[in-house]
Amino acid sequence: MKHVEVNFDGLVGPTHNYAGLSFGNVASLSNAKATSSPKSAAKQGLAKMKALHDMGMVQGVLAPQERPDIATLRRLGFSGSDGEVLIRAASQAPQIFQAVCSASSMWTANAATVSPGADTADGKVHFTPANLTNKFHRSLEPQTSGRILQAMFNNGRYFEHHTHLPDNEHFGDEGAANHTRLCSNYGHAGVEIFTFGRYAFDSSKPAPQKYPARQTFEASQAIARLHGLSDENTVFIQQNPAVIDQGVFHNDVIAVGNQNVLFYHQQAFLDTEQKFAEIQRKFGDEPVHFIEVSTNEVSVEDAVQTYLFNTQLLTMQDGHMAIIAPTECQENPRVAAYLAELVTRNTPIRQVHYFDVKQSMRNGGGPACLRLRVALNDTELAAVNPAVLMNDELFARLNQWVDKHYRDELSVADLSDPQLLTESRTALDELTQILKLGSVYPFQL
Ligand SMILES: N=C(N)NCCC[C@H](NC(=O)CCC(=O)O)C(=O)O
Repeated sequence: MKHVEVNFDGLVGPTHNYAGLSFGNVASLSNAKATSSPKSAAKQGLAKMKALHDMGMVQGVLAPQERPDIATLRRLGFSGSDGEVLIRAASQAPQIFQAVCSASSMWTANAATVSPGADTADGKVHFTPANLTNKFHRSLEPQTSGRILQAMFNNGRYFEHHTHLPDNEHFGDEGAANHTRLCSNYGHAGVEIFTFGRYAFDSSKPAPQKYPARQTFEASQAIARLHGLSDENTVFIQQNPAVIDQGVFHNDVIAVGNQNVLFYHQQAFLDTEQKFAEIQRKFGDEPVHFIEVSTNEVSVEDAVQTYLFNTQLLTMQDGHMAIIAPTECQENPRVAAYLAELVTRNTPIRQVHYFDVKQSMRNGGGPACLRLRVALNDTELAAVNPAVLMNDELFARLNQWVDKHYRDELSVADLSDPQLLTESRTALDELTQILKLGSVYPFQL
């Protein structure tokens, strides 16, 4: 049986904007209030999806969420017609209003944690949407993420969907951004590495001082239990609190893994030596390539600015790996030199491909943030809703859809235009038909 890793990229939503909502995320704060381009953001994302499809990867699309989120504004006491709710919230509570307009669901690495059937006790692929409790604007995502995932992986024989963890900082869960899986082959049981920022129930343990640690140890453990993972195929490792305080708000900003490669920065983790020995022991006899980037080669600051580690590490059809990097890496001479040299070394990584995802990068989302990885066998892949899988026709159709519904420019002031709500709902209603998702948005239920 054949096994593949499918990347499901978030389609950028029509309200993509820069509101400076993510304390601890350097790009989000430094670009606050800049004018965005929802149309070029969506097209940059689609171009990356199509390019990966053309490289022979199986590529999927994950739909954006309904924003402005009128249902949440009603829960917060704003009343009247939808238009009145919007106008009242925008004038009385502008910060809350900006949060409910965020297109942050585009970063689907935070949509859920996924464990492939090869790792789980019942042999099914398990999904748990991330609760994203640390940021108000992101905490609005899990219910709809769950409904969209159910509509994409809609077969109880192969797919198991869990409810997101309790909505509390003790169980703060950021999904696959803090989870990576090493395996000798996508179909073999692998080692699932859960990276957390702090212990919620033990304040004596190390924790960052300046910026929040979004993922807790307790949340990571709960996901492993829910997914039926065994001790032999899980490793829990703490992120170095000092790098969180330098802007590494998710572990995928400082490390990325694929098959037998873990590509990481020297300062990424705590107890690195001991934990890597555990990873190797659980991985088995074949050696894991631990590719460490030292601080001398690339500083943490350069890594955060360029997203060197928020790259996708993909196995190409010839068995070698390619790095999918943002153009910011190419523009930084130190990082570009590092990558040019890396591909000449004796490691599985042989190619680098650069992509312009600047619209997303300005909010702290690189190529790896934009995708949710799901390893599937042939039978499971055949059970995935085929309308969400990228091909030439879907690429053309989604580009037309973006051209029809998206604005070229959007400023924070434009968010309170009631017309934007109508545009967004019209676009999403049509999208659910293109992707054959059924009714997944609050305005459709
Ligand atoms: N690393 C991964 N996997 N994802 C990146 C998420 C970026 C997102 N930015 C934002 O939500 C900024 C929104 C704004 O400021 O408008 C966040 O901080 O959660």
